[in-house]
Formats: sequence, structure tokens, C-alpha cells
Amino acid sequence: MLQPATTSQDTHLPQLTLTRNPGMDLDMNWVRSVQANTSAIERRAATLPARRSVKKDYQAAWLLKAVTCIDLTTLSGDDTAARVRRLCAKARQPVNAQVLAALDMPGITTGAVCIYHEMVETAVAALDGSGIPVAAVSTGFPAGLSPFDLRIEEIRRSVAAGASEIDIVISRRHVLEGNWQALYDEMREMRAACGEAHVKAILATGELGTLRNVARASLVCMMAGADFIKTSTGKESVNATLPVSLTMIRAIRDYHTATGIHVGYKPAGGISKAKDAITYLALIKEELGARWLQPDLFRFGASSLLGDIERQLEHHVTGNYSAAHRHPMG
Ligand SMILES: O=C[C@H](O)COP(=O)(O)O
Repeated sequence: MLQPATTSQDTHLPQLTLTRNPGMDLDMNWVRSVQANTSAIERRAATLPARRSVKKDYQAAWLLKAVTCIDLTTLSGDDTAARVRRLCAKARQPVNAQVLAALDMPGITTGAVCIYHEMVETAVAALDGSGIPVAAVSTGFPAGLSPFDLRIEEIRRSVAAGASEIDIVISRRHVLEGNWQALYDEMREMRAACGEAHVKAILATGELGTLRNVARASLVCMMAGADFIKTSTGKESVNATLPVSLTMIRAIRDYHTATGIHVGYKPAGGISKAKDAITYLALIKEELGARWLQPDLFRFGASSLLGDIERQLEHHVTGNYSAAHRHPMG
């Protein structure tokens, strides 16, 4: 049985200072030695949703934890300033105030909002004073095939406009061609262009062919200074999956074991159900430990997950809730 992912105290934590990955030289021997046992990973991933059982009393705590880890996202061609302002209002108050009051968890927010570069100024203004970071996708998202100098310039403009987190997309071709040096150099330059901003490397795993490529790309991006590794843009035909997540999480664990550096993880794309969110949180807790269940080291990239979590929390409060269960970890 899973224990709660959170306590009332840590849900109320102020914005954590994001850790910075200084990176290291490209270690080709290490990269080449990385393997991924696809069938073992798939077998393990297949057991995850089925055997998760979260005691009802703890569900609200897990779901509130998930809310604090969402990069609330809109990345659509028809985004408008009005839509982004509504998104930011939702990030400030992600769950109905009465529900939060009933759970004694007022004041929680999402981890960040995630938007296109064009919308950064609007989001920064709408979130003023909230402490909620603005994350921009800024390198010719989602394909990442615009000229390299323009991708670097886009990062610089997003940072200048107030984005404190930059989600970059890697060049998939470097992975598919096994050109790890080119991937490392690209990531390194993007990292430098981010300055003080936190950088998440989107691998677009659905386009990388094999889990071994996913593992190697994860490692190279971390060596080059990625603060987070992120599965997908949400625009590939296959986005976040549990086998890919296991592969990336284990790469994070190996990197931490070897260097002592904490790199964050962001599954993104197609995560829209509360029960899936709990599966991901449980996976992180099992494979990386509770330290990675804070928003400085874990985010969901999701545009519609919050709606389902809200529905489940309302149901919890109106349907099953009893005073005896108000503080599952209190
Ligand atoms: O980075 C976030 C993803 O684009 C969101 O994908 P989604 O709309 O499938 O939740």
C-alpha cells in the first residue's frame, strides 16, 4: 500500500530553489556503456498501473502533491493572451477554494505555467506576485528545426521577457545518427543561453527509435547541464510512456550516483487522468526516492490533467470525505 506522497506541511512549502546542474565533460565511454534491457523495462512498466493501490484516505494527499507538480500548459496554434491569462488564473488557484479549505490545504498553486515564447510577457504579468514560474518552449518548438542561431536567440528573448524556465527541444537527428558530440555541444550552448534560467531538455522520446537511444540521450543532456530531462513535446505521435519514464528515471539515478547531482524529471504529453498521475508519482518515489517528489525535481507537462484531478478531489470532499481523514499525514 502506498503511503502518502505529501504532508500538509510540504504541500505548503514556498517555491523551492531550483537546483542547478553544472554538467561535466562528455564521457563517451560512459555513454557507449549505457544499455537498456527493453523487455525487462517493459515487463516492469506493465506491472505499475495494475498493482498500485492508494488507500482512499491518502488519495487526496497524492492528488494535491500532483497539482503542485504540474507545469500547467497551453501550447496551441490558436493561443491568445486571454487564454494565457485564464491559464495563469488557474495556476494561482488550481482547485476550487472550498475543496481546498475542506482539505485544509489553502494556497497551493501549480508548479509553473508552460507556454510559447510569444506569450511569456502576458504570463509574467498575469502571475506577478504569485511566485509561480513561467516556463517557455523556446527553440523552434516542437520540431526544433529552425536555424540554430535563431533557436539560441529565441531562448535569450524568452529569458529577457521574464521566463525563468526554458524547455528546449533537442535535435532528434543527432541521436538517430549517434552523433553524441553534436548533441552535447547543442545542449551546452542552449544551457549557456539560458543564463540563470532553469533548462529542461525535451528528448521527444517517441521519435528516438529505441530505449537505448533514450537512455543515452538522457545521459548526454545531463552531462551537458540539463536541469531537467523531459519526455516529449506533446506533439509526437507517442508521448510520455511508463517504459520511457523508467529508462529516463534510471538514467537520472545513475547520473546522481556518479556525480551527486540532482536532475529533475518531467513526463509530458497525454497525461490526463488522476490515476495516471498517481502511478507516475509512485514510480518516482520507488525509483528515485521522496526527494524527487518536490516541484524542483518533478513536473508533469500537462494541459488537461488538472481538470480530472479537480473532479477527483471534489468527489473526495463531497462523497467520501470525513473529518477523521482530514490530515492523512498530520
Ligand atoms: O509539455 C507539455 C505537453 O505539450 C502537454 O501535452 P498534453 O496537452 O497532451 O497534456
